[in-house]
Amino acid sequence: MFKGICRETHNGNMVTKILKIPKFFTCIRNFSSENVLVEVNNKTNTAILRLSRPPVNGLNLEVLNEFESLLSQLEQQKVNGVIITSNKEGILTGGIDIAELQTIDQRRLKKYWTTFRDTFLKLYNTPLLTVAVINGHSPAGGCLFSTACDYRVMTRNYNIGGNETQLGLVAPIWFMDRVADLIGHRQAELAFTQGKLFSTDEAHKLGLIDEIVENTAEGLSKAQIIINSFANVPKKAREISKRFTRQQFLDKMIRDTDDDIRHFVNHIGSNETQKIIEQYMQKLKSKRF
Ligand SMILES: CCCCCCCC/C=C\C=C\CC(=O)SCCNC(=O)CCNC(=O)[C@H](O)C(C)(C)COP(=O)(O)OP(=O)(O)OC[C@H]1O[C@@H](n2cnc3c(N)ncnc32)[C@H](O)[C@@H]1OP(=O)(O)O
Repeated sequence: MFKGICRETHNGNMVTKILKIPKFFTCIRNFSSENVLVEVNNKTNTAILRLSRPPVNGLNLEVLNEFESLLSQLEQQKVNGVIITSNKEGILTGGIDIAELQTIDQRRLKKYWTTFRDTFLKLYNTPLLTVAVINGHSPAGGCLFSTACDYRVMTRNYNIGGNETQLGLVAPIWFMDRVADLIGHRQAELAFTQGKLFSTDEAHKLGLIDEIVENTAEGLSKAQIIINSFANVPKKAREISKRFTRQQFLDKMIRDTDDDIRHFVNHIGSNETQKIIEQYMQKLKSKRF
């Protein structure tokens, strides 16, 4: 028997059911956490991870910890590929849950940023094939996490990019480096100094995403096609090639760990930045953009 979790909405309330699924008859393995739904198709051995934290899949400490732990489990299960998407069409994630930034407690900020970096590194460094199906807006932290994947498809008419500068914040240098890897240094320079959010079409033209799809279903089947296209590639050689192409970025990010965490704590923990964050939250709540 597999134990699975099924979440359904009844009269507007989310209900969680524990399912007992006979191993023989199911084609889905299901081991969701609180904020991340996971299903593994037994036939294709591909996992779909769906961010599921209303209202905007904000990346708080719990989501990051769950995501990292689920990826570790999927590595142990040696799945053929992982597809990362949102359970809510229209928003992949609103990025960092701003509540996590509303503190001057240095220990909390340090813990959050260490977890944020570790989760990104886990995704960036996993030997598994990863495809992001960006089925909604993906500002800041959302864009960053999708850049860690091996391939990105995105549905039309949404926005993606690093908007931190627009908010009066400074994006981490490794986010800038990663975007520069994808769209080139000049375009990254323009994008981050302006805090630019790109439309799906613009992101595609620049190479920030690889393909455009019409909806989530098409995105998921496209992601499966990408994963299948690696079926005849020797696994070990692919994994080592992935590691080699990513090694330089990784080495730099790890070498700069202490500086990066110190900058984050000083930047976010300053009274000046706290005021900016507070004003931004008020704007967000009153939708004054
Ligand atoms: C010296 C320098 C050193 C540098 C070191 C490194 C420093 C790194 C610093 C910062 C890094 C920041 C990265 C981030 O990720 S910051 C977060 C950026 N995200 C955003 O700006 C997104 C804001 N949200 C939106 O644009 C929209 O909400 C959207 C996601 C497009 C969804 O729109 P919509 O469907 O219309 O939903 P609402 O806007 O009505 O939102 C619903 C409720 O959710 C709240 N919300 C939205 N986003 C967030 C968020 N990121 N965190 C917390 N809460 C969020 C929103 O206020 C609504 O709440 P309520 O219903 O109570 O009004």
